[in-house]
Amino acid sequence: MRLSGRNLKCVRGGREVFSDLDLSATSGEALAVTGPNGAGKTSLLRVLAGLLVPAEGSIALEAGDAELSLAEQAHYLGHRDALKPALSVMENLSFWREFLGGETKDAGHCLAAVALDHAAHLPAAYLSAGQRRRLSIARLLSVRRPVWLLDEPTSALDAAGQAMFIGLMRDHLASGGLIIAATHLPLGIDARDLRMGGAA
Ligand SMILES: Nc1ncnc2c1ncn2[C@@H]1O[C@H](COP(=O)(O)OP(=O)(O)OP(=O)(O)O)[C@@H](O)[C@H]1O
Repeated sequence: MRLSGRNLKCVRGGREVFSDLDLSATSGEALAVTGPNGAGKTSLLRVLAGLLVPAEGSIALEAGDAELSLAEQAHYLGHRDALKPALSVMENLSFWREFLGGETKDAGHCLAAVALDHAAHLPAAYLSAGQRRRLSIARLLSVRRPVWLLDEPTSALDAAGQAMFIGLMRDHLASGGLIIAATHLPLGIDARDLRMGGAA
């Protein structure tokens, strides 16, 4: 599987954020998108996730599932956790499993993998920032999708959480997935650097 973008240009609010951007990542590979605040890292992930339309350029996923779009084969983990505060931890995960569909893994197992099984019945509103991030990560595990698009994935995670997530990213790459992650911090896994320019 190969995800590639060619000659991508992104315009937001009438202003060019980036242009002439090429990228590619294959199965088992991680790309770390780095650059200063405002360089366009989040914008690039949103373009790849199909949430923003590029002003120019093309995106292709080769050797994926021909019947599914790239968006249907990708998880987008934004820097804001998409949780419903009134629902419990388990209900939030169940919502995502139903919403995303496809091949799922046991929800209890996924919560245990992010050390949130003890909080399964707690309303998401009561979670700490790091626990919210762990629940978002459980979504990645719960529904099998080969492309992970991650925005500052380790923000709010403590040292144990970061080590846990590094292990999960390694497992995902070893099972043929690919990762594109915007980050200001080292990812903790082997990753090629995609440096974006621009000013804060
Ligand atoms: N909805 C929007 N409308 C107009 N401009 C926007 C919008 N969202 C982002 N931008 C602008 O696009 C540019 C790139 O923002 P983006 O969030 O992609 O940067 P980033 O590299 O992820 O930054 P950071 O490191 O601070 O997270 C910024 O100048 C930002 O102000």
